Amino acid sequence: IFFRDDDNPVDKLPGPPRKPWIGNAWELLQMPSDKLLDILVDYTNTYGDRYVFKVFSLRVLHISGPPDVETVLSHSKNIKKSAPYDFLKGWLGTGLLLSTGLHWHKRRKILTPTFHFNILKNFAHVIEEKTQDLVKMLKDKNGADVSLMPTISDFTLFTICETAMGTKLDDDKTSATVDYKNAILNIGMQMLARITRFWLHNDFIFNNSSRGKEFTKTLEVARAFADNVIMDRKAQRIQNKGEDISIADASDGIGTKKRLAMLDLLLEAEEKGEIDMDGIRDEVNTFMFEGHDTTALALTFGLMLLADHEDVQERIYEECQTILGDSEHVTMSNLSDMKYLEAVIKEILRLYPSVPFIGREITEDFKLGDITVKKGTTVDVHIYELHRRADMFPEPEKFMPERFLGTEMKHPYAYVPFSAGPRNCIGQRFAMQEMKTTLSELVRHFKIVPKVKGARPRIMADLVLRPVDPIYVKFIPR
Ligand code: HEM
Repeated sequence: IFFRDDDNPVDKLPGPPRKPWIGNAWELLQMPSDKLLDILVDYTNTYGDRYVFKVFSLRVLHISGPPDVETVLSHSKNIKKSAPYDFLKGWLGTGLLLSTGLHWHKRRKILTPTFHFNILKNFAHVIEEKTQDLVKMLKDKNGADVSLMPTISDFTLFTICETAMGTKLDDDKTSATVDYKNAILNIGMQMLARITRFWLHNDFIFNNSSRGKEFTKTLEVARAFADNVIMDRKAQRIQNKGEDISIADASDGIGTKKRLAMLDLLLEAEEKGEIDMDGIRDEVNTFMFEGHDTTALALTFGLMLLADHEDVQERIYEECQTILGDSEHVTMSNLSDMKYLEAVIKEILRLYPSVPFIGREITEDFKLGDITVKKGTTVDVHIYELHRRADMFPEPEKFMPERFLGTEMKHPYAYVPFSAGPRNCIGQRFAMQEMKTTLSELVRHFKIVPKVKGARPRIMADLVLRPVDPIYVKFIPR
């Protein structure tokens, strides 16, 4: 990749001026990894919604125009993730996020039913219970400033463990939880640092560097946490031998069908010899990370925006009053009636998409308009900039949930917080259910007040979009 070069049609696209032979390698070297998002946004503003960044002979085509995003995301063959995802192999292995080809197809097929409506329906009471614990904990704060990210990410981590994994994290595991969340932050930072230092792209060099050795230790922490979750559930299965541990026996119109939550389904597949323990570990690591960090970030940014928009909170409150009255319980049908809240969540994810970029390595030539994008090119889809296009979303920097009420999207691929096409987010319905339950309960119980009105944290992107500075709000009981 460093030394092979040839004529490539994408070279005629704009981009930061490329030097002979090295292309933009010098710019890459000088990029502070925590400023990567800002620099890429600047490039989009300067060079438009199709530009090329070239490192030696590797072309990275950056796109943020809806028709281009549609071409790339809806392609049925170009589903391979780009090289930086490989930096996560030691952690997520061949789990669903990283795998490709036949292996990915098989796993996606096994895992899709674990997010079936009837399974989600059975998760409702767990999510509700976790939300009530959160409400109680916030009431005990008596209106003091609360740092959102650590508080909310505990909540989402506990929720994914008790739903998809069927494992309760008891209080003794608090320090393990903190270590796990720190390990994830560290993995993201190391991944970023590796992207900009191209000599560390080589596994042998990286693994033998001090950075690589620290990374290995961090991975051990993350993997040990997931291993414990698997072992706990395995032990429960042995204890319950002979009893039906399926979490849902629901009629789907064809007849009654036994449905299993994710980890139980994987363990059952292991008992039948369809998957080995390494495979299970990779999926558990993948789903624990994707299933808690993404939703925690969306809720954190969301509560920050709500704190600044009392009118939006009041409208959510009124909607909840109309749908729920004094009821303590929220059903799936109640959630689907919450149309205004849904628009609010969409607007949160437009401004702060938890996954700001998606990378693909092109395995089959394809056309982007009149340009041939050749095999070997990397394509980066910029969800963050796509969602802030003024031609798609007038006054794009403004938080206006009503833009998602009743009006058609100007282009079906102008808004893709959960990606789209064959590699879209498998957990999106779970995420919406969790976010709706949490936000509706919090707004029913509290007025959310900002620490400093209008303050916005600096943000950065590793695997996900993160606030650099802590975000504080107050929860004042209604
Ligand atoms: C607000 C919440 C969430 C957002 C914004 C989000 C967004 C995304 C996006 C953009 C992708 C595509 C990534 C790529 O192609 O590189 C993705 C994939 C994925 N997400 Fe989510 N996600 C969320 C919540 C969840 C949850 C709750 C789970 C699990 C319970 C989950 C599991 C996954 C998995 C396993 C993939 C890989 C799917 C595949 O490649 O087949 N996500 N998500």
